[in-house]
Amino acid sequence: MSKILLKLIGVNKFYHMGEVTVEALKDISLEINEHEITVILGPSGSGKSTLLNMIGGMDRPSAGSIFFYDRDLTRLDDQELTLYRRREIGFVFQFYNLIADLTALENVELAANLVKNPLSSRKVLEKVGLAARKNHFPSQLSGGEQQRVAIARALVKNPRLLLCDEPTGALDLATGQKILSLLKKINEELGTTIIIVTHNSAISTMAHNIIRMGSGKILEIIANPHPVPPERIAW
Ligand SMILES: Nc1ncnc2c1ncn2[C@@H]1O[C@H](COP(=O)(O)OP(=O)(O)OP(=O)(O)O)[C@@H](O)[C@H]1O
Repeated sequence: MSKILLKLIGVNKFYHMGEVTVEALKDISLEINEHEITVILGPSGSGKSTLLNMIGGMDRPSAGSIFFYDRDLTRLDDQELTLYRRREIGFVFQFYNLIADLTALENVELAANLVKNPLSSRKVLEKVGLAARKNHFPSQLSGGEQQRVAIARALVKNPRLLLCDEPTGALDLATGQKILSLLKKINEELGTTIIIVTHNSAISTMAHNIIRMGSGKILEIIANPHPVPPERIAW
C-alpha cells in the first residue's frame, strides 16, 4: 500500500473583490499517494490553479485542512510555509519563468542554492537532456528546451512533490509529448510524486489518478489502472 503524501479535507477558498466574493474552491477533499502522477483536469476558471497554489503553500485556504504527510499546512506560520515550499515542492509553469540573463546552468544552480542537499545541477540538466545546452541563455533555447530547464530547476531541490501548471500549454504537440515523457521518466526513476494541472483531457490519460473539476468543485476522481505512455497521447 502506498503512503498518502497529501490529504485535503473540506478546503474552501474565497476571494473578496470589493463587494463581490468569488468562491474559487468549494469543499475540496482528496488524497494523493506517494509516487503517483495525478492530473487535475477542468475548464478555465474551474479552480485548478487556485488548488495548486494551496497545495504548494503559495496561498492559504479560507477554510479546511491540507496535510502534507502529518503536517497541516494551514497551521504553519509564514516562515514554516516558506520552508515547506522551498524544501518539498518543485514548480513548473506554462511560461517557464526562467531568469533571462542567467544561463540554463545558472538558473538551475540558483534553485539548488535554496536547499541544504540539492542534487547536482549538471546531472539534473543531463537527466532532462540538456547537458550540451547548459551555457545557453533562455533566449537561445526553444520553448521545449526552456521548459526542460524549468523542470531541471524544479528537480534540483529533490522535491517530494512536483507541481506542474499547464506544462505543455505553450508547446506544440511533439514538444509537449516529449515534456510529458520526461515527467513520466522523472516519476519512474526518481519516484517523485507529480501533479499536473491542465484543461486538456488527452493529457489525463497518462495519469494514475484524474481529478475532474468544475466551478470550484471536484466533479469526479478517477483511478486509472492503465496509464497511457505520453508518446501515444495526441491532442
Ligand atoms: N487572486 C485572485 N483574486 C480574485 N479572484 C481570483 C484569484 N485567483 C483566482 N481567482 C478566481 O477564482 C476562480 C478560479 O480561478 P483559477 O485560476 O484557479 O482557475 P483555473 O481552473 O486555473 O483557470 P485557468 O485554466 O484559466 O488558469 C476564477 O473565477 C478566478 O477569477
